[in-house]
Amino acid sequence: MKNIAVIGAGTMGNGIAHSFAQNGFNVNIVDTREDVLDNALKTIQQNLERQVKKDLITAEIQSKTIALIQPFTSIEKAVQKANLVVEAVSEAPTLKQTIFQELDKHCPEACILATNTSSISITQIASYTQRPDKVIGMHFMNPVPVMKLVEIIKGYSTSEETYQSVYDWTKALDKVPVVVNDYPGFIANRILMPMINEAIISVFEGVAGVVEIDSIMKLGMAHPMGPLQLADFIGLDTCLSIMKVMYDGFKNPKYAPCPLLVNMVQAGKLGVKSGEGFYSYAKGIKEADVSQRFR
Ligand SMILES: NC(=O)c1ccc[n+]([C@@H]2O[C@H](COP(=O)([O-])OP(=O)(O)OC[C@H]3O[C@@H](n4cnc5c(N)ncnc54)[C@H](O)[C@@H]3O)[C@@H](O)[C@H]2O)c1
Repeated sequence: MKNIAVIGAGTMGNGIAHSFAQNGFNVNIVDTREDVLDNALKTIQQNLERQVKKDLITAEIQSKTIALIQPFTSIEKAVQKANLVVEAVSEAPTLKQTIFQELDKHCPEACILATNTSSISITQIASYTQRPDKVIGMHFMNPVPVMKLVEIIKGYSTSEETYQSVYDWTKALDKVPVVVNDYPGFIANRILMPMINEAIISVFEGVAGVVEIDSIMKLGMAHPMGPLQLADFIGLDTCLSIMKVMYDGFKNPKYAPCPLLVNMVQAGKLGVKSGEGFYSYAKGIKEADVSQRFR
């Protein structure tokens, strides 16, 4: 049981591929964009080099890890021999539907289909396939090679066998599986995202500046990163999608995304991945001037 396919080579996909390959799995990584695949392989190489410099892994593991990762632009070709697929494409329900229908068609019958979705219902995703018992949430944290937690989400029809296999694979990655039930945002984002959204509302209402809010949460609450920098790191589009899923799922106004978040995503200010969000990343990290956009 050693063949993994990772669908999507963006922020999360490259980290997921890295973690599996570093632990001896064959990994086929898929993205529709060649440039994203090239960048993903470069990022993995750079992150492995950092691990070698910090004496976390040997140079031999570094070269073995890279050799285990193969890039693909076709899902059909990449999943032929997969035992486990981890889907990490953008957080859009219609896209997940297309991908899971395709995966169901091309993956071997016994293959488990896991999704790294941050918030979309696993039961809904499973309903796009003929194998809902083999669909499960495998929610990695960012940056994947560093973070120990994998939130495992059981859908309504996920079988015990599927759960046990995914639990064992997570342990094989030297990570800690924690199981939760399938409700919007699960646990990690149900608690994290309202905090990030509240930080954005505080900027929007002029209560404090970006740096001030992040400093308060870092120095006062011992958070390693302030909520606005974390939002940039996660991707503002991803944050917005998660808030929308919780707002739609619970029909509770407390999950309404801040209009400033909506505007920033519409303006293409997505955080680290686009070069600017609450901070600008062009020449080192600097506070971006978001205040002019709403006052
Ligand atoms: N960013 C985070 O911190 C974080 C943390 C945990 C979970 N997640 C979840 O992981 C998933 C991916 O998020 P991300 O931040 O990596 O997004 P991203 O935007 O960085 O990457 C998504 C990738 O999917 C690719 N893609 C789109 N359509 C595709 C298709 N048809 N076939 C193959 N690839 C396709 C895109 O080209 C892109 O490279 C989302 O469901 C998100 O909610 C994100």
